[in-house]
Amino acid sequence: MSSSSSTSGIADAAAAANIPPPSDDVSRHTLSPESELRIEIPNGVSCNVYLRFGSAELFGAELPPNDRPLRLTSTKVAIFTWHGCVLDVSNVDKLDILYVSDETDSNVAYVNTHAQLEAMRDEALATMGGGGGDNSNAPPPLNDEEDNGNNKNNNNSNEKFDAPASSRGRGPRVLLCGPADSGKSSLARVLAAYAVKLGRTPILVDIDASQNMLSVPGTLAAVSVTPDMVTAESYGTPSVMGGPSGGAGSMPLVFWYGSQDLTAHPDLYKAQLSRLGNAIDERLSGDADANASGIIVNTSGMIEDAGYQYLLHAIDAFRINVVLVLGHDRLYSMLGTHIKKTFEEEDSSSAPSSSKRRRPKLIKLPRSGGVSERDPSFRRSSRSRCIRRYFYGDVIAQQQARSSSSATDGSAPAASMAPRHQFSPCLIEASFTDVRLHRLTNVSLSASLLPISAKQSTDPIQLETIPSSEISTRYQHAMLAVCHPGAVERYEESGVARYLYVSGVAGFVVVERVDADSGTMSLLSPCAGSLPSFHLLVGDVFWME
Ligand SMILES: Nc1ncnc2c1ncn2[C@@H]1O[C@H](COP(=O)(O)OP(=O)(O)OP(=O)(O)O)[C@@H](O)[C@H]1O
Repeated sequence: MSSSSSTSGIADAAAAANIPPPSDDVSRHTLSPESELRIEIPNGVSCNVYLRFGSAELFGAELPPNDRPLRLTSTKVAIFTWHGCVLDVSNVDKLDILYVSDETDSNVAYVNTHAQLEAMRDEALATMGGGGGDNSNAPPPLNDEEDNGNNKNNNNSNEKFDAPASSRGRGPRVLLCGPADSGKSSLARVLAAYAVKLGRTPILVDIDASQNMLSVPGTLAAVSVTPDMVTAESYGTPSVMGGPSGGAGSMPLVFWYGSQDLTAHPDLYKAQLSRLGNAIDERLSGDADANASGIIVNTSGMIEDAGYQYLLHAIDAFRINVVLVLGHDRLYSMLGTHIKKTFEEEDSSSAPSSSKRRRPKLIKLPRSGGVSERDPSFRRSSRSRCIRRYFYGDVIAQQQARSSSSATDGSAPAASMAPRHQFSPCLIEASFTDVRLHRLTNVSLSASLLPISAKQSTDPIQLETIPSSEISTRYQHAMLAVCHPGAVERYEESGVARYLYVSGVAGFVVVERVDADSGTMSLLSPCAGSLPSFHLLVGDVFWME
């Protein structure tokens, strides 16, 4: 069937469904099967997309039905249809780009990849004896509890990983890599969405600290994907999750790297990758279905030098068994050579075969023609919106009772819909002496700068506690990570800094104001009440409304 004849087929079917004509400021698009509408919305502009007929998806998430428009703001997306659809788009005069493309071979390649991952999931369950495994004990949450300090991978970022003795029953552990703007995050969303639609619960991991789709910039994060996360509304934003708990059923595990620059703290970055990998192993070890569902790791666009080394480290840290390379032959070739060499050496070693790792599959995928480059100012504003969404959530319509005085016709008060933010952030006043601001550094510090209880160690990452006399307006607008009370307790007992830097954080605050005269600071917090702890990790991420 040619594209135009299939388009007319959809148009005929849509006409038979009696769709009302579009209003003046709306453009209508009839999409043939396996085509997509690409939309680029500039900063500060929004549009509504209405699905008038058929079905369509945004990075794998189903579009809401006709009566509920999908609102998109300052973003670049593609709305794809497998079977054809009719879409109405509002505010078209303000959009940068809006066109339909049937060059969607990459989408077909992505769904084929998903099918291969599904086969691995089925195989993993079958290996465990027909599925289900022993789930009699509730699976442990995705958390960062230390394993009594015996885990060799926790601390030293330079050590080499060993895979667990057996990979029996292990589902796909996918790593997506490629240059910046090659479509990695979009594909990660697609693969997670398709898996969730089939009842899987993959863990989505984002190790791109420059712009993390699961948390604020400056973080590494992982979350067990639940159906409520996979909506066109959240998939149409730069961060899939919003708010302190992600706004979804499942709590993300978030590490504070503290910078958008991945070259700033290589040891810290690698240590956090290692710990995240171990935390995920612990989470999956008690849950056969989750283990079979596997993990999907999105990486940064850094693929040269340190970036390449990070990819190799991530492959080890997350026991990756599938590497997807998007649109970059050279990276594909380099990884192929590395994997071949490493695993040939391992295969020929005298280690018992049960302790040998499985060679990861390396798959090259095309970059979608729709993926567009984001210039630095677009990226900056995306990052800022992620942070804003963390504190304020999305704008939602809330039912409001109309007061009786406003009902001029004497009828009973009726309800009206008023837009409001999902969360109500508040300001917390703290004195300089109440807070403990810690800065992570690569440099080995003199003992005088360390907390009294801290032991100077050979750890390449050190924690510097900023004396209250040095707190100044330079911290105004700084984003701070709030340490978990449990991590603080372990740190204070042991003086070991890694209890703070390789622990999931409780959340984030932003320093709204520093008043050096009164020795106080105002912290913007996403929710009312005191903070879980006043041990706060400083980085170099700043945010101003
Ligand atoms: N088919 C498509 N049509 C239009 N826009 C798309 C399409 N696929 C992805 N995009 C958009 O292109 C931009 C880049 O895609 P994406 O974020 O997935 O790339 P990335 O490789 O993860 O980038 P980076 O590593 O730099 O974060 C995003 O704004 C994304 O929404």
